[in-house]
Amino acid sequence: MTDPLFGAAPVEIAPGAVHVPGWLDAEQRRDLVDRCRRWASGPAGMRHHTMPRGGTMSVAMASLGWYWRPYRYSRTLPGGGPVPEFPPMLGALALAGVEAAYGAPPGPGAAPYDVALVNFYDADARMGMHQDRDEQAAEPVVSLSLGDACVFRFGNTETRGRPYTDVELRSGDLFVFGGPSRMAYHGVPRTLPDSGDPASGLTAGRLNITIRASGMAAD
Ligand SMILES: O=C(O)CCC(=O)C(=O)O
Ligand SMILES: [Fe+2]
Repeated sequence: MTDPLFGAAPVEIAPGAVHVPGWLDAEQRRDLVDRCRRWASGPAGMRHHTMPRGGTMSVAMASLGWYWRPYRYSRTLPGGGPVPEFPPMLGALALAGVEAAYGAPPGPGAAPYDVALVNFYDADARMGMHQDRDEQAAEPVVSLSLGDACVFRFGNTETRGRPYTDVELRSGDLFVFGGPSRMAYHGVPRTLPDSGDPASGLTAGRLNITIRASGMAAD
């Protein structure tokens, strides 16, 4: 199968928020789906976190590097065990993603990428509008999508509502948001079942990996 979008030009959705369609090639997509399966079978598995008001997230999530649950990071799993290590290959992908989106990699003083959240969406899962604000570093968030496409709603830094732009994120797409868009509200109002990328090895559902710099010291 060909990759019609492979090598497509970056599209700026808002200042500092850049969508690069078809950034991952077929082999990278397969490799990442494979790795997500291994990460998901780790000690913490994929969890549907409970929200502070008692609801349960429809998205299942695994953490690498630091353990995230609403709304903070910790160095250990809830049972006290160590958090699975942050895979260096995700750090390298994040730097390459920033360069693909902005035309230059992060500067020499940038905080290192050290945490990744792996999200799995079944056909009914969605994610409400939120800010990624639990990190203490200003580095851009680097997002990779695999499997079914989704509607990704990218908004503004002030409110959960309009103005926002709906972007379709497909398997292999890169989305980077930093600078003036780092604190923009964003969410996934729906996925598009059966729109996916069976050749990646994911025959149903959507995976999203966000790679972030926590800005926190490990010890
Ligand atoms: O699934 C996505 O594309 C976005 C995920 C997200 O916003 C998050 O994990 O904070
Ligand atoms: Fe987010």
